[in-house]
Amino acid sequence: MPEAYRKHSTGTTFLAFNTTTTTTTTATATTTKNKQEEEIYTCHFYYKYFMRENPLPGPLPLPFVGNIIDRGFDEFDEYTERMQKKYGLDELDVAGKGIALNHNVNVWKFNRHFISRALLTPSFSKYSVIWTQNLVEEMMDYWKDGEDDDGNFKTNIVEWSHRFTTDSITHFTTGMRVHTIEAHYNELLLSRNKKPRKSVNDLKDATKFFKSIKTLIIGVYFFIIVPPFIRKYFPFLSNENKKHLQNRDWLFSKIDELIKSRRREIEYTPLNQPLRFDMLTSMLTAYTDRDICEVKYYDEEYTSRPLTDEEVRGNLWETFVAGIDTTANLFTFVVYFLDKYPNVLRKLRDELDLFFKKLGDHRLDLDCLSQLVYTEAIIKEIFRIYTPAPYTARNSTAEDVVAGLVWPEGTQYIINIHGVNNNEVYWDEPEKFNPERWFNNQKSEKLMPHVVFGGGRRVCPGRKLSYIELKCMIALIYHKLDIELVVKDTPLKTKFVLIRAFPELNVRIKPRQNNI
Ligand code: HEM
Repeated sequence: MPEAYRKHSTGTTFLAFNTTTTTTTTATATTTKNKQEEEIYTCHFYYKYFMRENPLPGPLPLPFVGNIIDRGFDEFDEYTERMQKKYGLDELDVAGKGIALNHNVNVWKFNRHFISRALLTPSFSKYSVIWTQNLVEEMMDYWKDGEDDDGNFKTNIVEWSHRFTTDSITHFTTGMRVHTIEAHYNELLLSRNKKPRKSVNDLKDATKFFKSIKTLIIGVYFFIIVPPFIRKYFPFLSNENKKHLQNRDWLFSKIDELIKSRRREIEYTPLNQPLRFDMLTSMLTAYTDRDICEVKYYDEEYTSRPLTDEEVRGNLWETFVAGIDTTANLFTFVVYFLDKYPNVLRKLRDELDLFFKKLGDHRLDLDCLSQLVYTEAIIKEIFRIYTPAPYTARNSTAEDVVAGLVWPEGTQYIINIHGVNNNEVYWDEPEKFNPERWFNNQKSEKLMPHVVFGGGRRVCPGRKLSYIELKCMIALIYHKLDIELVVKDTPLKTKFVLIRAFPELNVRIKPRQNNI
C-alpha cells in the first residue's frame, strides 16, 4: 500500500490513504453500501481528468500529510484514528451532527435532505435575489459615506467581502440580521479617528458573532491537528484549547437560544399569518401543517421524525462556515482579476450598461439575472482558474481499481479539483484567464470538467446561492463603482488552508468614471 501510494502522490492530482478515519478537516468522506454507488463513481469521474501532473496550489490541507508518508504511513494512520475517535472533533463536539463533518451515511442522508429542501427550492432562490440586492446596496452606502477627501475610499476588500457573506448567510439560514457589515464600518471610522455612526443595532454582539465563527473554523483545524496531550498541557496551547472550547460554547448557546425562540415563534404565529422564510424555519416546519417549503416530498425515511435541536444546530453552523469564506474569497478574486484585465472589465460594463438600461426602475429578480451571461462567464472562469476549494475527499467502502492499481476498502481519495479545472488535455491554454472560452465551442465544453462545487451526492448545496450572491454583487457594484488595487502590481499571492484566500487586498473604491 505505501508503495502504491508513493507512485501516485508525488505531484499528481489525487492522493489516496488507506484509512477508515476521516483525517482531513474537509471530512467529506462518506461510507456507501457498495462500490456501485455514486460516491465511488464520483471518484472515477474525477480521476478521468487527472491526466496531467498538476502542481498542487499550495501546501496540502494538513501539515502532516506529505511528509508523514515517508516516516511510515501505517503509524500515522493508527495515530490519527486513535486521536479522532478519542479526542479530535468529538471533543469539540462538531463531528457527526450536520453534513459536512459527517461520515455516518444515514445521519448525513437525513440531514442533507433537510438542507437541500431548504436551500435549493425556486422560492428560496427568488428570495435570495431580493435580499442580496438590498444587502449589496446597504454595503455600497457605507462605501459612499466612507469617502476620503479625495473622493476615494481606501479599504481592505477581503474584510468587507467576508462581512457581506456573514450577514447574508446568517439571514438566509436563520432569518435574523447580524449587522457585521455595519459593525465593520463603525470600527473603520473609529480607527480613522472619525465619529462612528449612531446605530440601533447591537454591533458589539455582531462583531463577537463574526469572530466566533472564524474562531470555530480555526478550532476545527486545531483539534484535528494538535494531539490532545500537547493541546492540554503545553502552556500556550492549553490556553488555545480553552479558548476554542469556550468559543464553541458561546456560539452554540446563541444558536440553541435561537432555535428555541423560533420554535416558540412558530407555535404562536396564527395559522393565517405567514412564517419567516429561511432554512431554520424550513427545518423546524418540515412535513408539518406549517411547512414553508413548496417542494413536498413524502418519503418515510424523512417524514418519520423531525430534526432534533442538536441536528438543527449542526446544520446551521456548518452552513455558516461553508457559506461565508468560499463566496467571499471568490468575490475578492473577481476584484483582483478585473483590475488586472481592463478589457474584461470593459466588456462586463457593456453588458451591465445594457442590462440596467433595460431593467429601468425594476429590481433584480431571478429571471433577469440569467441575462448576465458575460458576468457568469467571468465567475465561471475565475472558479476554474482559481478554484477556491481546490480539494475534496472520498472514502471507498469496497476494494476498487484506480489508475491500474488495486486500492483496498477504506481508501481515502483526496481529489484535486484544481487539477481537474486546469488540465490541458481538456482545456485550451488552461493557465490563461479567458472568460470568452465559455462562449466558444472548445473541446473542454464537451467534457465539462468544471467541478468547482464537488460532485455526486455530496455536491455543494450552496452552489445556487453562491452564484446569486456573486452575480448581484458584481452587477450592482461594477455598474456604479470603480474598484482599483492600491498597489497596482500586487502579486497573486494567497494563503491556503483547505480553501484559498487573500490575506488582505487593499483597494480604492470610487464612483465610476465614464471612460470605461
Ligand atoms: C464559492 C462558493 C463555494 C464553493 C467553491 C463551494 C465548494 C464546495 C465543495 C468543493 C464542497 C465539497 C463537495 C464534494 O465533496 O463533492 C462543498 C460542500 C458543501 N458546501 Fe459549498 N461551496 C461554496 C459555497 C457554499 C455556500 C454558499 C454554502 C451554504 C449556503 C455551502 C455549503 C456547503 C455544505 C453544507 C457542504 C457539505 C455538503 C455535504 O457534505 O453533503 N457552500 N462546497
